[in-house]
Amino acid sequence: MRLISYYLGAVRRVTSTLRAAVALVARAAPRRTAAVTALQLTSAALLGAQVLIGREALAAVLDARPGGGDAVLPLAALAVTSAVAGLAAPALALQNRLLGELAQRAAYDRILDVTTAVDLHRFDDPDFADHLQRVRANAVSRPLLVTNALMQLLGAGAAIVVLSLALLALHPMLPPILLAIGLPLLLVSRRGGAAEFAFAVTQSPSARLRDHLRSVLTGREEAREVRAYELSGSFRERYGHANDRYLEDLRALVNRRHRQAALAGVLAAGATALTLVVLLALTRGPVTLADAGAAVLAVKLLSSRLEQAFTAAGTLYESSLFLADLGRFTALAPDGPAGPGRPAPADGFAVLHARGLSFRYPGAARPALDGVDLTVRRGEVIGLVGENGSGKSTLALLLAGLLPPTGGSIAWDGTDLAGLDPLTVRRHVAVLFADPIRYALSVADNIAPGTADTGAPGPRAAVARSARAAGADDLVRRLPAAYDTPLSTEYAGGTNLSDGQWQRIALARACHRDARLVILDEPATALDPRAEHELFETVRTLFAGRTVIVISHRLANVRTADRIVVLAGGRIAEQGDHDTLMAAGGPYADLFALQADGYLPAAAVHVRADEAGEGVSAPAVDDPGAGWVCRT
Ligand SMILES: Nc1ncnc2c1ncn2[C@@H]1O[C@H](COP(=O)(O)OP(=O)(O)OP(=O)(O)O)[C@@H](O)[C@H]1O
Repeated sequence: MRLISYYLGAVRRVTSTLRAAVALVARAAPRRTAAVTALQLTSAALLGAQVLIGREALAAVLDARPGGGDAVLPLAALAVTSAVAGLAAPALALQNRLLGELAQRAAYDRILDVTTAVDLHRFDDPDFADHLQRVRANAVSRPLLVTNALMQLLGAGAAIVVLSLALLALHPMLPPILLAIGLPLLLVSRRGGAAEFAFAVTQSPSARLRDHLRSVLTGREEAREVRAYELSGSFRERYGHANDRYLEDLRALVNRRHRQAALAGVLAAGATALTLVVLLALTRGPVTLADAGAAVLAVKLLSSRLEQAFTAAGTLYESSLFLADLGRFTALAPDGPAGPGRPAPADGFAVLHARGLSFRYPGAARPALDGVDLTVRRGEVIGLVGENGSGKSTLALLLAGLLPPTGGSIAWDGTDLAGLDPLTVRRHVAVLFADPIRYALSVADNIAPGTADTGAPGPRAAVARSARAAGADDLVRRLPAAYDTPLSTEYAGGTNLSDGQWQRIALARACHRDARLVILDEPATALDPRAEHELFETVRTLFAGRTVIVISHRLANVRTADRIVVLAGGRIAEQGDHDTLMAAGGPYADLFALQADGYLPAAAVHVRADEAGEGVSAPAVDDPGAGWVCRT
C-alpha cells in the first residue's frame, strides 16, 4: 500500500513538474518546441517501423530462394528508415541545444524581472541574497537539463508506446512487466533530486563567499588593493578553505548519488533480463526465427527507452525543486511595474512634505531614520549635513522614492507617494550617488544610460549639453573617440578616467535627467578645489527651477543653501539658513567652526563658535575651495 502511494506521489510530482517544464520551454520558443516535438515523434515512429520492417526483412532473408529478389524491398526499406533515423538524431541534438539556450534566457529574464523591480531594501536581506544566488546558479544549467529531459521523455515515451504495441502482439504481459520494473528507477532519481536540492540550499552562503572572493581575486577594480594590502595569499587561502569544505560536501553527495545510480543500473539490466526470461517461459508452441529476432530487438529497444524515460523523469523531478524555487523567486516581483491603477504624479511638485518619516533596515537594531518632518518647496536648494551614520543617504533614498518608509509618509502636493506610480515618481528624480556606477560602456552611455546608444544627432547633442553643464565636455573631446570612447581599458580603444573625471561624468548623468528633484550625495569628493568651487557656485543655475538637495560633509559647500538641515541619530537636530544656524550656536555651528579651524593659518586667531558668537556667522570665506581667508 505504502509503495503504491509512494508511486502515485512520484507520478503526481512528475506531472506537475512536466507542466512547469513545458511552460518554461514552450513559452521560451513556442514554434521551435513544436518543431522539435514533431521531430521526436517522427523518430519514435521510425523506431517502430524499424522493428516491423526488420521482422519482414528477416523473414524474407530466411525465406529467400537463390536468385530470388523477395528480400530486396524490405532490406531497402530497412536501410532507408535506418538512414532517416540516423539523420534525425543529430538534428534533434542540435535543436535541443538551441531550445535549451532559449529556455535559459527565458529563466534569466524571470530573474531580471524580480531583481530590477523589487524594493531596494530586499538586497540587504540575507534570505533574498541566498535565494538569488541559488536561482542565478541554476538558471545557467537547469533550463538546458529540463529541455533535454523533456524532449528525451517525449521521444522515449512515444517510442515506448510504439514498441509496446509491437510487443503486445507477441505477448500481452511483456509491456506491463517492463513498466513495473522501470518504476523503481524513478524513485531512485527522486531521492537523488531531493539530496541535490538540499545540497544547493545549504551551500548558498558558501557559494556567495566563494563568488565574492573569486571576483576580488580576478577583478580589475580590486587588483590594486589586493596588491597594496598583499591580500592575495590570505584571500587565496580563505578561498581554498571554502572550496575544500564545498568539495568535501560535494564528494559525499556524489558518492551517495553513485550508489543510487548503480542501483538504478542494476534494476534496468534486471528488467531487460527478466522480460526475456518471461518471454521464453510464456511462449508456447513453435516460434519463427523472424518473430524471435523481432521480439528480442523490441525488448532491447523498449528497455533502453524505458531507462531513458525514467532517467529523464528523474532529471525532471530533480529540476522540479529548482523550478519551484524559481517560481517562488518570480513571485517576489511586484504585481505590476506601476501597481494596479496608481496614478502618475503631476509634472513635479510645488511642495514636498515628509511627516514622521521613519526607516529601519532589515535586521537593524535601531531605525536609520526616526520621525523626520521636513517640508521642501520647488526651486529650493537644501543642504543636508550630519555626522557619519546620521541618516542623510537614507533620507535621500526615501525622498527619491527608492525606499518605502517603514513609518510616516512623503507627500507630493498633498498626495502620498505610496499611492502614486513609483516608476513615474522616480522619473521626476535624479540622484547622484556618493559612489556612482562606472559603466564599462561608452561615454555617451555613461551620461545617458539606455538612451544614447542610438548615436542619433538629437540625443547626442543633448548628451554633449549635459557634459558641458557638468564641466566634462572638454575632457570628453580629448578622448580618442570622444563620446563613443568606451570607458574601460578592457575594451579595444577604451580608456579609464581619474576619480574626479568620473565624478564629472556622473554629474553629467544627473544633469541629463530632466528631473524636478535633484539629490547630490557628496558630489565633489574627488573634484579639485576649483571644480568643487565652480560646482557649488553654479548649482543654482545648473539646476535652475529644480529642487536640489545637497549632502555634503564640507559645510562650506552648503552654506549658500536656502536651508540647511542637520541630522543626528536619524532625527532632525536643527534646520535654518547658515546665518541662523551659526547664530544658534548648535551642532552646525560647532561642526562649521571645527572645519574652519583646519583652514586657518598657524598665526591666525582661532575663532570658535562658542567664543565668537556672531563673529563666526559670516566668516570671510572668499573661496572655500581655494583656501580659507578668515579674519585674523
Ligand atoms: N543597507 C543597509 N543595511 C543596514 N543598515 C544600513 C544600511 N545602510 C545604512 N545603514 C545604517 O543606517 C544608518 C544611516 O546610514 P546612512 O547611510 O543613511 O548615513 P549617512 O548619514 O548617509 O552616513 P555617511 O555620512 O557616513 O554617508 C547607519 O547606522 C548605517 O549603519
